[in-house]
Amino acid sequence: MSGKNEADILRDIRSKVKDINFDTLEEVVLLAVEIAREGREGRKIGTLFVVSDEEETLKCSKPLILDPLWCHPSELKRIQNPGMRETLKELAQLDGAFIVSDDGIVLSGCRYIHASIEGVQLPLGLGSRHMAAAAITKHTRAIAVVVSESSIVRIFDDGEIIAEIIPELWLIRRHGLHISGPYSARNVEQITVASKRDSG
Ligand SMILES: Nc1ncnc2c1ncn2[C@@H]1O[C@H](COP(=O)(O)OP(=O)(O)OP(=O)(O)O)[C@@H](O)[C@H]1O
Repeated sequence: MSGKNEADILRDIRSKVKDINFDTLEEVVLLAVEIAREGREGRKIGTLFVVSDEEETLKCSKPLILDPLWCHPSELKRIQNPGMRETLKELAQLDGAFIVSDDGIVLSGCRYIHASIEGVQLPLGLGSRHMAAAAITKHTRAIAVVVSESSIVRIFDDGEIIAEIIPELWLIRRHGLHISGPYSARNVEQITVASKRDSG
């Protein structure tokens, strides 16, 4: 997955998901990648977005604190809205999940997912955030997007991981580089270095 470019990855995800507004899912994935890459105030952060089938996902979750998104006008809570994106980056530091409607309104934040884990088979080593993502997608028609504190974005459908994104590589391609001509990218520790290839 990491060897592909952004358009390939999005096309790949699109081919695997059904019955979802893909524009909304795409916005959530782009935001998740930004959060994974940027963190907040120098710290890595993780979070969880549950997208679509909002009636069921609200039933399978409950607020951990007074909901910070409650009562604000829907127009302000559109996932594409720059003010909303910044708000979500800030709120992502808190525990719990965001519920996003199929048409792209972030309905609720800081929610604990209590969907059953029955029938969920995850690779060992992933923690409770990933388990919650797998469980809610197993028992509803939603898609979940996890930002792991280890900076990887994982997308879940029907209880399984359907895509993994390593933001470092994605963002290099997304923002483009200013080097002209062919370049090579090399990973050293956590830094990706892109350098111009010799013409010869
Ligand atoms: N059932 C749940 N519903 C919503 N959020 C949850 C749930 N369980 C855990 N979380 C969130 O996930 C956070 C991290 O938990 P944990 O470290 O076990 O998950 P993880 O899958 O290992 O994620 P990461 O890779 O980010 O560490 C918790 O602090 C909490 O905010």
